[in-house]
Amino acid sequence: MQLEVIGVGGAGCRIAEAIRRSDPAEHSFVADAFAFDTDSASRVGLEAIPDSHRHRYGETSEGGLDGNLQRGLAVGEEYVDELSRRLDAGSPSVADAFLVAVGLGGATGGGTVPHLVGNLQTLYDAPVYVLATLPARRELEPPPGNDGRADADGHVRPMAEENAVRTLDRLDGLANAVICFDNESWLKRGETVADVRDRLNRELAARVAAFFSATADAGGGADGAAETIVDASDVGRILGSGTDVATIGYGTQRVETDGGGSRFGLGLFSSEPSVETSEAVSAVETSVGKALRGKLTLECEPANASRAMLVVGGPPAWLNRRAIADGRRTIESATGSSEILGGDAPRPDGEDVFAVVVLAGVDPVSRLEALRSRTRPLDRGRRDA
Ligand SMILES: Nc1nc2c(ncn2[C@@H]2O[C@H](COP(=O)(O)OP(=O)(O)OP(=O)(O)O)[C@@H](O)[C@H]2O)c(=O)[nH]1
Repeated sequence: MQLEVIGVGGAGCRIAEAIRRSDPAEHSFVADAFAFDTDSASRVGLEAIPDSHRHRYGETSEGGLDGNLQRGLAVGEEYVDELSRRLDAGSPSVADAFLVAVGLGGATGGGTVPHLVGNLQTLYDAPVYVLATLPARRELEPPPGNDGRADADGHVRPMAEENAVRTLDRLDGLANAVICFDNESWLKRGETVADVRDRLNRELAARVAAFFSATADAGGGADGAAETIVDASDVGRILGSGTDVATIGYGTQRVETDGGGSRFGLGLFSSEPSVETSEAVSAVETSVGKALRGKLTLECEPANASRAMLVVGGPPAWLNRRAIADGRRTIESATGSSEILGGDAPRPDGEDVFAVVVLAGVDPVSRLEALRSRTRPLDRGRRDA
């Protein structure tokens, strides 16, 4: 599956860059990556995205839109056709899907992405998935000495939660699905998003890449090719088309390989034993367990997911068929859903067994409910005033 990855706003551009960097050469899923921003500063440091695919728009001041979503929506509406035309530098008409990355909470991404997603849905047949970060609570509170206004380096964004909810509401019915990454739960004590954003983006990109690169595999089971590949239509079935929320879990387990990536092993694909079956089973079980019960990109109850996908990858000799089938049953019983798809991703040169779990159609999500309940009273207050 080949994606057009489009980053909008500061977070979106940096995440698109991180995804481009994580795109593996041999299982590349990024057809093109674009960076669109009103702020020229945030495009500094984008190296994996070529100049032809970066675009500053909106004739705003250097600092972007400073969290003013009303302005962001007006700018987005004005420039959406121009941005859509910019995509012609890539290959949007043959893409299997669009992945639009955005930091919910800002004005540039939040203002432009709903317009852009709507436009892409009109112009192309491929599904449009949004990859969205949720703002951390600590962004709302100014440190002592700050007067509470958004500051240029992105440490303080008083409107972040309200903007996030408004943007999610606008995306409803436009995006096929929204894959969420919750900045709050990925920060450690004392850290700010602005300080550790590169680490957050690498974590997110690693998950996105592990999942979508499995969809770029060749199938057939021979010569290290996947036995069960997941393709664009499988992804479409699981992520859905009703703007459902999705979250990604990822687990890895380091394994010993023979240097040649266990090409000679007794896995799905070959007959020469070099890996103990029990060890292979345990590595798959462990990575599936970590993916399901470790930190998700957005924390949720697996039982609230209506669909899921499991991809298990790694050196072929370690991909034990029975353990992978058991992993699928584990996901089935955790979600209570029978709509589970699975696939494998052999990586002859890999040193880890990995599992990616995508939980989709998740509802309710307590984090989103809390975000909405904190912002609704603000809305009511404003209407009453
Ligand atoms: N994970 C992650 N989140 C980020 C990053 N940068 C910002 N964010 C989050 O995204 C939200 C929006 O920030 P930006 O993307 O910089 O905002 P913008 O869309 O450019 O909008 P304006 O700056 O208001 O013009 C913030 O409130 C943060 O929660 C990043 O690099 N990684």
